[in-house]
Amino acid sequence: MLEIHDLSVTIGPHRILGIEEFQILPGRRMGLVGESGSGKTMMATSIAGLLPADSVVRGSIRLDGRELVGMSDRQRAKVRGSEIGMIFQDPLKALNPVMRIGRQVAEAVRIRSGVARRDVRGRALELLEQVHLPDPEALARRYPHQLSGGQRQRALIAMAIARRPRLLVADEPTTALDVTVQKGILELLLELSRRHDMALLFITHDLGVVRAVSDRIAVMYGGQLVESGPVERVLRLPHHRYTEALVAASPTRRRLKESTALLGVPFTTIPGTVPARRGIPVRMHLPEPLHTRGRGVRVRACGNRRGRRSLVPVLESGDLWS
Ligand SMILES: Nc1ncnc2c1ncn2[C@@H]1O[C@H](COP(=O)(O)OP(=O)(O)OP(=O)(O)O)[C@@H](O)[C@H]1O
Repeated sequence: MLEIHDLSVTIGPHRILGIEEFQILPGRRMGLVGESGSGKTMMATSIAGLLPADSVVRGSIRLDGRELVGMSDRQRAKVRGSEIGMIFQDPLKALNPVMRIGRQVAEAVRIRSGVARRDVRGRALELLEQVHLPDPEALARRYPHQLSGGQRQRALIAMAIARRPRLLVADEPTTALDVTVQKGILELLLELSRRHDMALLFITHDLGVVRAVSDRIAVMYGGQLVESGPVERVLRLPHHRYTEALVAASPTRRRLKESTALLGVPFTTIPGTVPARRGIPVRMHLPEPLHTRGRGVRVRACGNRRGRRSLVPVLESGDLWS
C-alpha cells in the first residue's frame, strides 16, 4: 500500500507540492488528473524518487509501511527498480537509442530480479510476449527507432514490470499515441494490473482514460489534492470547480449541456443513477430549475456498470412531460 502524509516539496523559493493525505491500496488503480502545471508529474516523481536534485522534500511517503522520504539515492533506486515501476509519455527518451530492445529488457531483468544469467534471455523474451509484442525473438533484435510508438511503450512496460513491482506509475503513457494504439496500451496495463495484483497510478488529462483504467480518481490543483474518491461518484458530483470544468468538457456532458441549452434552462449537474430502461420515461430528482418545473426526462442513453444501471440522461424538448 502507498500512503502519503503531509508531503511538501519545494524547489528554490517555490512550493511545488502540498499533499495532506493520499493513498493507493494494493492492486488498485488510481487516475490522477489536474490542469497543466498542477503538480501531477511532481507527485509521480516524488513517489518514484526522481525529483530534481535541488528539491526539498518533507513529510512521509510509505510503501508497504517502509518510509521512502529520507532514503539514500542508492536505496531509492533499488525500490524504484524492484517495487515501483515507472513509464513515461515518451518512451524514446527512456530507451537507450543505441542498444537493442532485447538487451535493454534483459538488463532490466538482470539488474532488477536476481534471475540467473543463463535464464535472463528467456525471461526477457517472456516479458516481451507478456506485453503482447509480436514475434519477440525478432523484435528483441531491433533498436528503439525501428519500433512504432506503441511497440516502444510496450517494450518500456516490459522493462518496468521486469521485477513485478507492487506499484506502476504511468505518467501520460498514451498521450503521444493515436487512439487505437492508446486503447491497446490501456487494455494491457489493466490486464497486467489485474494479473499481477499491481497497483497503478495513472496520470492523464483524459477522463475517458480514467474511466477505462481506474477505480478511483484524484484531482490536483495548484500543487494540492483537491478531490478524490471512486471515479463515478467524483465525476457525477464534482465538488471542485476544476473537476466541474473537466467534467463539463467531456463528450457525454457536452451532449447533456447542448440538450439543456435546447430546453432553454441552465446546465447543472444531474445526479444520474436511476433504475431505467432505454426509451422508458423516468422521473428523477433533477436540480433546480428542472425539478421545480416538475419536468421529467426520457432516457436516451444508459450504461450498465457492474449490473447497476446508471445513466446520464440526454434531454430533448420533445421528451418533456409535467
Ligand atoms: N525542475 C523544476 N524546477 C522547478 N520547478 C519545476 C520543475 N519541474 C516542474 N516545476 C514546476 O512544478 C509545478 C508542477 O509541475 P508538473 O510538471 O508536476 O505539472 P503537471 O501537472 O505534470 O503538468 P502537465 O500536465 O503539463 O505535465 C509547475 O509549476 C512547474 O513549473
